[in-house]
Amino acid sequence: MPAPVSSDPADLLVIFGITGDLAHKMTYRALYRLERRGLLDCPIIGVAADELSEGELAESARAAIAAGGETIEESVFGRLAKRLTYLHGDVTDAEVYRRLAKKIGRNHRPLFYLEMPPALFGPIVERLDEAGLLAQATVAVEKPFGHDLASARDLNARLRKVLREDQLLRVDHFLGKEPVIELEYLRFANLALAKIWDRDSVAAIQITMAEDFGVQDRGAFYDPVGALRDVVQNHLLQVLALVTMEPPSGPGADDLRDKKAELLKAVRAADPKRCVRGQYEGYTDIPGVAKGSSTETFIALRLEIDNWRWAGVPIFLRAGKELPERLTEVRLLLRHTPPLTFLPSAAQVEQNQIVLRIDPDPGLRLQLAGRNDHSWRSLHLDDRFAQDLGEPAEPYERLLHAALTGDHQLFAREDGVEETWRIVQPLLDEPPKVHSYKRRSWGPAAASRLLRGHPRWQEPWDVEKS
Ligand SMILES: NC(=O)C1=CN([C@@H]2O[C@H](COP(=O)(O)OP(=O)(O)OC[C@H]3O[C@@H](n4cnc5c(N)ncnc54)[C@H](OP(=O)(O)O)[C@@H]3O)[C@@H](O)[C@H]2O)C=CC1
Ligand SMILES: O=C1O[C@H](COP(=O)(O)O)[C@@H](O)[C@H](O)[C@H]1O
Repeated sequence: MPAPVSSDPADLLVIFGITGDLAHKMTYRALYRLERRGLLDCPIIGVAADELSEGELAESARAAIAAGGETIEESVFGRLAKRLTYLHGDVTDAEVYRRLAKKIGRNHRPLFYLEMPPALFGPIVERLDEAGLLAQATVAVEKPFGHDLASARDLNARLRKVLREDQLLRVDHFLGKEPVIELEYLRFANLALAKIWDRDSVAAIQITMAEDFGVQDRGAFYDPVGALRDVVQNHLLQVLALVTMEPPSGPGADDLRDKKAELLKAVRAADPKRCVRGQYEGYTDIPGVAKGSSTETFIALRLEIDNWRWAGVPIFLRAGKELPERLTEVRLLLRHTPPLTFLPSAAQVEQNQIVLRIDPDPGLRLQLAGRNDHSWRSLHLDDRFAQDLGEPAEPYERLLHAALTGDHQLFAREDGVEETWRIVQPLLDEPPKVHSYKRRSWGPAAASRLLRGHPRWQEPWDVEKS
């Protein structure tokens, strides 16, 4: 019998790691926005090591929400603050769970959200089980889920000893981004796109995630991780799965996740010879970064999908810090038309392109060719989603709401996550040498050579000019 893929709504939220960086940057703000939209209706217990009063916790929530750019409406904040209580202690200590069980009481369906150092995911879940707190619970765990294929399998086995798959939500915040969710609808609800979304029409796919800032104060976190583990194994491969999967056969969370897993299984393991790693100048001066570190802050790689739809279409991914701008986009470069002998100019028409901009200012661009006197020019049909669809919910707002209401569609499943580690594992086993690159450049020159024989990396869509 297939496992259920949604659960009853939670009636209690327990956040492990409420004093941490992620809570300050994202969680409080997401909770505040849900409260404002009337979508929050359960008590919230924060758990962390610091000894804080509930008043201090509420003040730190207020500061975090304001720092996130929200104008605080006192009535909304008051409602949120009333829900919040706090429990402090070392989460490796069983005593914490006895106090937590007492605080929770009986007959609740809690959502335990673990925004904690990943080494604690296993121990926390085991302690929750020992305290008898898992029977009706759902557990959401932050990224990273493992640090390679073997550790992801181990973590999964450890969690699955005490949880069913349908009780476990693996968070990847890219899956909460509006344009990423939109992909499924754009692709399959529009014949104009659906008919050209394959190897007959597409010559290459490029996915770029560029950040115009560096590692900053996250040296100690980032140095053992690097760009491949930080954003490619999770965010970009999840996006790639949605760009290239077959249509789901039903509306359930597993219908979608089946198709993503099937696609990821068809992606050939990455070839270290088709990968370029880079490190921006000055990276090793950052506090927390090892002297002489060869961690990559930039990575570009080529992947291939061995299935009927995509065989022979090269997929190029690149991600990096200290690049010229911040943007994430997916670009499909279509094949050239046959030469048009009736035109006076021999110049080749630039190939059509479809661009999905994920961040910032999401939108869709269709690049066509038009004639200008005796030459060709590019025509852009642009749609910026915010203008038509309004301001979307923030990713963490959407994910927390989905987790609380028992909707599992936006979370990664075990098989898909393991496939993503399988794909990148050869690059972890045999990392290509790291090239230095200038800050605010597009990474090492070798990243361009990776595309030899295929369309070059394209200039990103400049939405300001459109
Ligand atoms: N920060 C970010 O931007 C992002 C983070 N993530 C993921 O979220 C998770 C948390 O990251 P982040 O918030 O940055 O981490 P932090 O180190 O900033 O916060 C960790 C939290 O865990 C608590 N904690 C740690 N050890 C214990 C313990 N033994 N007992 C009780 N509490 C403990 C800390 O409590 P106290 O402060 O009281 O010690 C703190 O609340 C990680 O999995 C990370 O990969 C994912 C995406 C982005
Ligand atoms: O998970 C991570 O994502 C952020 C980028 O996320 P975005 O939603 O702000 O684009 C990245 O900066 C960080 O290094 C990584 O850990």
